[in-house]
Amino acid sequence: MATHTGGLAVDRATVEVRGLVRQYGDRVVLDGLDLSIKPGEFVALLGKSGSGKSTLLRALAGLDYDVQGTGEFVVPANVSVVFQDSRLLPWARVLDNVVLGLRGADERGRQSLAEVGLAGREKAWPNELSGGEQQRVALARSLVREPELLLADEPFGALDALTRLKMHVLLRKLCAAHQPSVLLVTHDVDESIVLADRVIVLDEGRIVAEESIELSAPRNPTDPGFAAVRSRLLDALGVSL
Ligand SMILES: Nc1ncnc2c1ncn2[C@@H]1O[C@H](COP(=O)(O)OP(=O)(O)OP(=O)(O)O)[C@@H](O)[C@H]1O
Repeated sequence: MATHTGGLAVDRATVEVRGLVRQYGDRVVLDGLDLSIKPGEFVALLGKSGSGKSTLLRALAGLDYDVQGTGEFVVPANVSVVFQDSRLLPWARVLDNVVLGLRGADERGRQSLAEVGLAGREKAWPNELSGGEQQRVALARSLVREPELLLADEPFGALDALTRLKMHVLLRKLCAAHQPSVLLVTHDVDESIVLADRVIVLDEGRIVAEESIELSAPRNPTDPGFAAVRSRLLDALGVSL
């Protein structure tokens, strides 16, 4: 039932999914899920372990042919995915990783590397880069394709706290420049509030809470407004402090 469509009109949602179902045997992992993402909107997805976040992301990425449903399934053709590990090819230099499969795109690849702060590292091998730098390359590889939809599955989950904060600043900058729609899976509630326009909480394959984040930038975790949103999201996640 997956209908991947390209060239969506501006007033249409980038993602429009209704009644999405995914089962593994008897286990219902996505339970008639509805989700819309507007053009340029940044949505963060929280949920406890096993709630179906990665399953949803894989479905939207077109990596799962066994999703079912009776409703609508509209996802753009031009989707990029970033995972927790950079998944760079170890035998290809950094620039070649970025432009892999794109003919004549070296100049664009260099620009993307400069955008993520890696100008001059084009000829490095992936194993010569730190974890944070490798994730920067993964972001450059996604953005050089100018995706309509960027799907990110805990992209900063393996990074140290300081590098993660720097990556937040970078991702905000890249999103402002390229304006993809984004779905970011994260376990980090503060990360979701810092980055997203809207945070949704998944539980047992359904969206059980949603927060539009109206806080002005830069978003500061010590602000009372930030703390109030955090507290509501933690409630929705079943965490009481
Ligand atoms: N290939 C599979 N076969 C059987 N069950 C699976 C398979 N993939 C996922 N599941 C089950 O589906 C449920 C949802 O998995 P999913 O990876 O989407 O959760 P998640 O919310 O991303 O979890 P986490 O935060 O731990 O990464 C889990 O209970 C998992 O065991």
